[in-house]
Order: sequence, then C-alpha cells, then structure tokens
Amino acid sequence: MRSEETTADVWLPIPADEIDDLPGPGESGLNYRFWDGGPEFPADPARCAFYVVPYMKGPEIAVRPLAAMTSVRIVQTLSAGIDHVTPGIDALPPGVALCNAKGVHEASTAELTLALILASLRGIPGFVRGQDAEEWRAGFYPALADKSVLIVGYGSIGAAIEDRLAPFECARVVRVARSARTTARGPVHPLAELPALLPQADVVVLSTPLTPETRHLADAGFLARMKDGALLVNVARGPVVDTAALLKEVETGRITAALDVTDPEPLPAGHPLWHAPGVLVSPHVGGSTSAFMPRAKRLIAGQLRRFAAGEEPVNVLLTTT
Ligand SMILES: NC(=O)c1ccc[n+]([C@@H]2O[C@H](COP(=O)([O-])OP(=O)(O)OC[C@H]3O[C@@H](n4cnc5c(N)ncnc54)[C@H](O)[C@@H]3O)[C@@H](O)[C@H]2O)c1
Ligand SMILES: O=C(O)[C@H](O)COP(=O)(O)O
Repeated sequence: MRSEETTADVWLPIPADEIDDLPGPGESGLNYRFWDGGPEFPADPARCAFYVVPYMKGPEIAVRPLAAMTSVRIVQTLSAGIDHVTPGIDALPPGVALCNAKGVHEASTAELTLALILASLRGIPGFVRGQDAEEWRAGFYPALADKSVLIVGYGSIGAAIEDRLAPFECARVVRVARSARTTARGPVHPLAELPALLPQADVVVLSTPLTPETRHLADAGFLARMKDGALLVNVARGPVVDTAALLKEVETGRITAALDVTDPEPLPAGHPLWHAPGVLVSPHVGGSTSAFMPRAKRLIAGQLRRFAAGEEPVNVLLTTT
C-alpha cells in the first residue's frame, strides 16, 4: 500500500488514535479521516477507499456520502443489520464489498433477548411498577423451564441465543432460517415450515435481518398461529412485525410481546405500543453495551490490516455489480 497510486483515505467514525493496532499511515499508505455522521464530512469523498459507516444512524446519514465515493472498495458497518445502507448501494461502483459487524453484537443481543424473555415471563415490569407504588404484587408466573422456544432467523444471533438458553431447561429449542441446514445442535428448519411450527412454541424469537422477505413476517396470520399465552420477542428490526396487527392481538390478551425494536423507531410519545397490555419495550439496545466499542475497534483494525496487506475482508455480505 505504499506507492502514491495506492495511497487512500479511510473514513472512521472513531478517531484513529483511539483504535489499537491500526496500520500506521506511513507503512500502509492509508490516510485516516474522522467522520462521526455529523453535518460536515471530510473533503474529497472521491478519495475514500474504505468507509466505516457511523453507528446507529439512519439511512439518511449512513448513505449520504456514498454517491460521491467513486473509488470506495469497502463499506464496513458497525451494525449486524445492513438495511440502513442498502438504499445507497446502487450508487456504488462495481466490486465494492459491503461488510457487516458479525462478531460484535451477538453476545450483547443474546443477553438482552434472555433478559426480555425472563422479565416478560416472570412479570418483572409489574414488580417494578409495584415497587414504585409500594405494593406487594405476589402471584404465579410462567417459568422458562419446560417451555418450547422457536428462533426465527437462526444465524449468528440466533445461535448465541440458543447458547444462552442452555441452562434454563427448556423443553425444546426449534430453529428456522431461510433454508434448511443441519447444526451440531440439530436441524434448522426452512421458512416454509414456519406455519406448522408456530402453534407449538411458547416463546417465538425474531432475529432475522430486515429484507423485503422479512418485512411484516410477523403479520396477522403469523400472530394468529401463535399459541394462546405465547410470548413474541423481536430483537431483529421493527418492521419485521406488523405493528397494527400486533396491537390488535395483544389487546385481546391472547399473546404478549417483548420488543427491543419497534416500527416506528424511536417510538414516539403517545404511540399505542407504549401502553399496550402485555408489551415490554426496550429502546433498541440489543447491541448497545460495554462490549460494543472494544469489539468494534478490533473489527476495524483487523479489516484495515487485511486491506493494507491486499487481503480479502471478512464479513462480506455482498459485493456490488
Ligand atoms: N436489537 C439489536 O440491537 C440488534 C443487534 C444486532 C442485530 N440485530 C438484528 O439481527 C439481525 C440478525 O443478525 P445476525 O448477526 O444473526 O445475522 P445472520 O445473517 O447471522 O443471521 C440471520 C438469519 O436470518 C435468516 N433469515 C433471513 N431471511 C429470513 C427469512 N425470510 N425467514 C427466516 N429466516 C431468515 C438467515 O437465514 C440467517 O440464518 C440483523 O440483521 C439485525 O437486523 C439487532
Ligand atoms: O444490527 C445491529 O447491529 C444493531 O441493531 C444496531 O443496528 P443499527 O446501527 O443499524 O441501528
């Protein structure tokens, strides 16, 4: 990477001096430019070869500089989901690798999934309200033990959720992904089998990416197939659930829900989901923990070392044509 022709700009949303083990600008020919998603981005986007998309920003920010990045080779997100970047990929030249943050979010998102399942089943939100009101609200609540859990979107996060379910003595963990495969734990069922599997699950976890195929995957028909008393957990993306259909279903008290992601997001004041019966909402914090920054920095440093050495990046989800 040393010659003049290969000297290239890297746009980082984290200052270069805060990331250990980055290839030094002298040795690599890489020229680090800081952009945190603010209104001013570095001059000369046409020189950018490696763009690290600022974290937790919507498409309007993530995508804004893409059209001007005529020599970009790698677009790296710090999120697992790339739905906020895909609206901009048509503007990219061919051969650009779009890489996600596989390895960064699994542990944190799986932890939150367990927290939401346990809190919802065991009635923790009601205890917090009781404590606020100084009321002793004793009762009987469902356990996770002996329950059947269905994970829809069994990828990196789905597998991390299954890892964390292991000590809870569930009756079954059932896995669904786009297509069938076998894992050391057992089969992953194809999406076509979902309608038959839904009525058997006590807890249904959504951990798919948001794609045209998964938008409103949990629609009225999906929700109607869920067992009476079942819990729906969404840690995927808000629009994977049809919010209007979910509101109708929870109003009847037939099912409950725990949502780390909502549609719309952020959920505005006055939205009916805030006070819907049996619905626990967390503000899209699945990946937002102390584990994020060290893991994100390690990913960036590794990708840039590979880039400077002329090696292929990891976590490539697609290459533009
Ligand atoms: N709540 C959060 O803070 C948070 C954090 C990280 C990721 N996420 C979301 O979780 C998603 C999954 O992340 P991952 O790292 O596990 O991705 P992944 O690519 O490893 O796994 C996704 C799985 O979903 C399956 N899938 C895709 N389309 C499907 C469909 N139509 N029906 C059923 N399954 C389908 C795939 O086959 C794959 O097994 C991300 O795309 C992101 O949207 C949310
Ligand atoms: O997909 C993820 O990793 C998290 O949900 C954060 O995604 P975002 O940065 O696209 O909001």
